[in-house]
Amino acid sequence: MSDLPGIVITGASGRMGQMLIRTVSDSPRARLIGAVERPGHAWIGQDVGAAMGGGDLGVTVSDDPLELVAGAHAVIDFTAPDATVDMATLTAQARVVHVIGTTGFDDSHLKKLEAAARHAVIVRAGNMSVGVNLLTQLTKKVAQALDEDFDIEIVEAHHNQKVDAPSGTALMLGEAAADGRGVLLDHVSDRARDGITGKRERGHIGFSAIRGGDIVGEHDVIFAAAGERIVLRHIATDRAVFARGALKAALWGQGRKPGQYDMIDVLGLNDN
Ligand SMILES: NC(=O)C1=CN([C@@H]2O[C@H](COP(=O)(O)OP(=O)(O)OC[C@H]3O[C@@H](n4cnc5c(N)ncnc54)[C@H](O)[C@@H]3O)[C@@H](O)[C@H]2O)C=CC1
Ligand SMILES: O=C(O)C1=N[C@H](C(=O)O)C[C@H](O)C1
Repeated sequence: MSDLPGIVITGASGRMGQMLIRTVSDSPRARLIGAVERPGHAWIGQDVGAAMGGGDLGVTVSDDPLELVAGAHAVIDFTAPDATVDMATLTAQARVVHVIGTTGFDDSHLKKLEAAARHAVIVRAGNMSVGVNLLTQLTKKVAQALDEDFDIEIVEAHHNQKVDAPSGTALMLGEAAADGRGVLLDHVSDRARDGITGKRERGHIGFSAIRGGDIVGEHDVIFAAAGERIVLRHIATDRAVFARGALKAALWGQGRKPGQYDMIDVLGLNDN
């Protein structure tokens, strides 16, 4: 039996789930030991590799995570907010690293994750790519350097199956911009414009969401002033960037103190 960290992937049949199954099973640094899907899913009971249309991987898709989590070093979870909060109860009980890529949490979900993080290492980020996490640092720095003569607008584009808006990444970028300005995003966020909205309010941070086709994920942070404009842009063309980040987080989390961490911690991008 290999002593590589054993990883469970939940949401195994999803766009990210399948990418994670490939990434972990191909990795020389970890081994895939479990695949979870929601009860009633057609893949339950099948080998996950075969269900994905390839060869057997020796891991059967289960709808009962309890035992799998107890025997794991980490769970990687790109599912949905309620499912992630339920999983956090199990990872906290088992003291297992929980890597959370899920987006769309509300305050009550976040409170429950905070409670779970008293017992487990949680690494959560709305975007696990190196590029976006670096972009959050750049966004903060540019926002720090410019005054409110520069209007900040965040534009994101995703595929037509995405269920939450603004994207988790857009919110990370908004938080970074607000942080750079020394304000709270909740106090300055403009999320919906429709009809006679009145003029743009100085100092606010605006969000717009495009949904179409198979767009993987694109984010622009626009700093627009009279006569000039700065645009910081990230374009993801392959979900592998998120899966590689998630696996890195699962390995990084081994042996850490319980608590909530993010990809800035994992990537060592902290600037203060
Ligand atoms: N942080 C990041 O870097 C990224 C985050 N995401 C986020 O990850 C989440 C998933 O995205 P996609 O894979 O595109 O969605 P998807 O809809 O393709 O996959 C979600 C999967 O979770 C499964 N699921 C739902 N409830 C479950 C439960 N109780 N137990 C086990 N599995 C369950 C669904 O059946 C589905 O297969 C979204 O919130 C998305 O925004 C996506 C890409 C990157
Ligand atoms: O749902 C997606 O696809 C993505 N979700 C994340 C988000 O909400 O920002 C990350 C990435 O942009 C893809």
